[in-house]
Amino acid sequence: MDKPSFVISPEEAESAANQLGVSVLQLLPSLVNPAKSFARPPISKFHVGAVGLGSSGRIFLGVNVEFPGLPLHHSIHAEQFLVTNLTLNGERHLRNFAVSAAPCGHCRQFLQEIRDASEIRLVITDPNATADPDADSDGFLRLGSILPHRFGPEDLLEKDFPLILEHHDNNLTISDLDPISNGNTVELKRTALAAANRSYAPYSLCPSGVALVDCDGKVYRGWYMESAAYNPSLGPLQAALVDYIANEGGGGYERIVGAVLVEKEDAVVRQEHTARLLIQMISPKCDFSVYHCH
Ligand SMILES: O=c1ccn([C@H]2C[C@H](O)[C@@H](CO)O2)c(=O)[nH]1
Ligand SMILES: [Zn+2]
Repeated sequence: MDKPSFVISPEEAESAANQLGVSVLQLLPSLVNPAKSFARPPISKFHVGAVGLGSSGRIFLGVNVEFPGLPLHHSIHAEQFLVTNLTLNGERHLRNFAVSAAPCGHCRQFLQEIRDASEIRLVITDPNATADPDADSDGFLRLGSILPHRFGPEDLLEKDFPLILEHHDNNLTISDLDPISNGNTVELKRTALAAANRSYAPYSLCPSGVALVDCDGKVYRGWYMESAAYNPSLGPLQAALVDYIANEGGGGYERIVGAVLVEKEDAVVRQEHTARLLIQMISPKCDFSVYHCH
């Protein structure tokens, strides 16, 4: 894999599996090492790769991302990157994934936002990982076996509430989405609003979205995603950075020249200050603006 490709089509997946004489499921562990090479961990130097198979037959990659100069909780874990990559591409389910190291407690918790999370199967490719007596014959484990007695969405939400990979429309609008102002800003505003409308914020009811533009004029977007346990939640700027890392082609963050955040004016959970801190640290010259929606 030369050029970073964070989404692999069902056809590409089939043909790669055929070439290796394995099933698409068995292909997942073989993609973990190439995925690891796209990680951005300047603090730990510890590369993590996660490779998931979606219900559409597409394969999605996730990597860990760290931000020097900021507290560690701003980091994106490979499993969170994977879930973000799934949502940004409208994938409705994850049933299997391979990961280079055992998922931490925070990631096991974040994955609970996926419907039937306990049934998701994973394989840990680290050769030092201890063989698990609960694993299936193909080496995959159920998430429920490594996170029993889970706390999750059903502790706080109605049973049929749409979960993280399911369809949401938050019906947010901006009153002054003014076509007279500068074209680039309007496009970023619209993109950030559309992202906020797909945000998964069932616990705070404070959805938000971010749009980014790079120096070539290419636009990226991401939305806030919450965890029932609060702390594993992923901010909208982190989610937009997942889109940037997956689709820009490997460039640095200083190529991001504009960022727009859309959130509710009276939000109990606000992203503005945290997002400004992060964008200023990674791309000091980036223009950052905030618009409020209803
Ligand atoms: O489940 C895990 C555990 C750790 N990491 C990353 C976070 C940080 O970048 C590095 C060291 O903890 O590994 C993950 O991506 N997933
Ligand atoms: Zn983790």
